[in-house]
Amino acid sequence: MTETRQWGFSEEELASLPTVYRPDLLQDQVVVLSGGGSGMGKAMAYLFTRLGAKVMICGRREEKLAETRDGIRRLLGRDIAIMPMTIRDPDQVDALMDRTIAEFGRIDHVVNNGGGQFPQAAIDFSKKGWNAVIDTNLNGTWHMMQAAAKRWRDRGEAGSIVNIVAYVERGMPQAAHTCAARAGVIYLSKTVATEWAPLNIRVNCVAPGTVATEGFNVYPPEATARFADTNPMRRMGNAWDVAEGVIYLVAPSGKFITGEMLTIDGGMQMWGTVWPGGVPEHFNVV
Ligand SMILES: CCCCC/C=C/C(=O)SCCNC(=O)CCNC(=O)[C@H](O)C(C)(C)COP(=O)(O)OP(=O)(O)OC[C@H]1O[C@@H](n2cnc3c(N)ncnc32)[C@H](O)[C@@H]1OP(=O)(O)O
Ligand SMILES: NC(=O)C1=CN([C@@H]2O[C@H](COP(=O)(O)OP(=O)(O)OC[C@H]3O[C@@H](n4cnc5c(N)ncnc54)[C@H](OP(=O)(O)O)[C@@H]3O)[C@@H](O)[C@H]2O)C=CC1
Repeated sequence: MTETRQWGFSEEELASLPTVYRPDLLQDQVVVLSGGGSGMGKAMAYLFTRLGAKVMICGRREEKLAETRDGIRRLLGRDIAIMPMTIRDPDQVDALMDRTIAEFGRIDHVVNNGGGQFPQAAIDFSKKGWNAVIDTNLNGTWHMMQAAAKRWRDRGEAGSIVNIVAYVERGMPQAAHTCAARAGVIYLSKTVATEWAPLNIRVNCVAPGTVATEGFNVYPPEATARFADTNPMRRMGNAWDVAEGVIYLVAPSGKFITGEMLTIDGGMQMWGTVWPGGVPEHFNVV
């Protein structure tokens, strides 16, 4: 049984958290950002705006997008664009890219952050559940990547893509669907990083570990109670840690980086296991 709990930052915190970056770092750069109505996507919308970028956020639920837009207007005095849509539908993705270009004149960066999954043992996945996770995280991300790259090629413009994935190299029990989708995105990214280098398009991934956001409400309390113990630092990351990592890759600091995966996980790749559905008895050892 899940319940709604408070995770992550308030709008006021996102508007005022210190950042290592200078305020005009991305002046007038245009970014399309999926999942900007909550969690890491909302933090990125604030940080991109604070660094001078023009921001288009998308996601399925308009009220969440509007909350981000209204908070940024109220606290930063800047307007961002919002578009309710699903990344699963390539026609809606095309419309998103075209609307961004119509509104802001071009696109410089695409951050594919929208996505998610639910915790379940793989043996029990329904066809619909499997398809929902693959369609969102693998197909949806691809639709966004291809739609942006075609426009950059056809317009003779450079671009950069950052795909938010997850740390999957040791597998991800109780999340095999997302593990499959994210592994697909990582190797898709490495492949097109080469194909698209002649087009001046860079493609990178960011793999967060356990990062406290409202997205955690899909996990049962007995699982989230252990999330701080999934890495050797024995604490959760936060959305700002990830947002600043994304900026490093899109800004001039990342201009010679492509096909890379930046892992932001407090060391989870060396030690710790997530168990998003709760630890099964067999593995419950001290
Ligand atoms: C995994 C641990 C890694 C470390 C920590 C990671 C943390 C995070 O990633 S936090 C961010 C998490 N945020 C989310 O996951 C939110 C977004 N998630 C979703 O929107 C859903 O989980 C989705 C990806 C499956 C999309 O759902 P929806 O748009 O509703 O998709 P469909 O209507 O096409 O299909 C729903 C279908 O999926 C199955 N299903 C959904 N939830 C569960 C569940 N809790 N248990 C079992 N099965 C589930 C089910 O088959 C649904 O169909 P219906 O039963 O007909 O509704
Ligand atoms: N938090 C963590 O520890 C980790 C998170 N991640 C991944 O990072 C990303 C951000 O997660 P986080 O901020 O924590 O969680 P959230 O659940 O807050 O963010 C996910 C966002 O994706 C959007 N989204 C979901 N499906 C679609 C869709 N079909 N089309 C467009 N937008 C969609 C959601 O908006 P809406 O529902 O309105 O569409 C939501 O804003 C996700 O991909 C997540 O799986 C990876 C590893 C760890």
